[in-house]
Amino acid sequence: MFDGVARRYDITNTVLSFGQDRSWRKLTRAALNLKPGEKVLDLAAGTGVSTVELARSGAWCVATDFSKGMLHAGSGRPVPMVAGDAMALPYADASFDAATISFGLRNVSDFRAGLREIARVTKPGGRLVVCEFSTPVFGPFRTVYMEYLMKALPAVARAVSSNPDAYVYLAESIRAWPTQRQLAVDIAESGWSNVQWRNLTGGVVALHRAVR
Ligand SMILES: C[S@@+](CC[C@H](N)C(=O)[O-])C[C@H]1O[C@@H](n2cnc3c(N)ncnc32)[C@H](O)[C@@H]1O
Repeated sequence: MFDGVARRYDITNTVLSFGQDRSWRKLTRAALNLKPGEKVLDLAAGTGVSTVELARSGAWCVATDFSKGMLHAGSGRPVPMVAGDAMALPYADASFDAATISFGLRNVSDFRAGLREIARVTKPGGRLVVCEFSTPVFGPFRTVYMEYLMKALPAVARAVSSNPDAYVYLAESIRAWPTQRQLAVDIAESGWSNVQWRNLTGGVVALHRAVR
């Protein structure tokens, strides 16, 4: 599926999120509090657009994704790209100072196993930031947003994306995803401590932070 959306993935995101994706990526970088020289895993990095934003910190950031189509679509980007599955990462234990996954954890077939695997490759004391779609907190806004997600978004995707059916999956996977509080519990039960979250755009997106 991701190979099928790769060609127009970045522009489709920007259109469907009304340009909000850029600020979500900046806030993800800020939440990681990266320092120059640190080693950072950007997992499910897709075309590497999230990795390029992280690399602005001066840290060494590697994009990793199991869709070779997505990695290929981002091949001109100035960051290292490695093919790898979140369920069996091609890295040694305690390789990274920090790890992050943006709009990817929801797609990992067993996301709790993915969280445990990220913990394995992160140093003790290392940081995790999960940037993922979530549940808007204000009831009336949540109702409007769900209408947008289930009706308008697939229609817009038909005009913009190279694989519109993938955006029907996107809407359904967001609706089925755990709330902020439940995801915090799942992260804490998967090898991480000090779990906290912050809502962005009223809870359309949540940033969960944790420590290995
Ligand atoms: C919605 S894209 C997000 C890409 C990028 N992080 C961004 O913010 O634009 C989700 C990505 O998760 C990747 N993905 C899903 N399951 C994966 C897995 N088990 N291992 C590695 N990547 C995976 C897909 O290939 C896809 O590129």
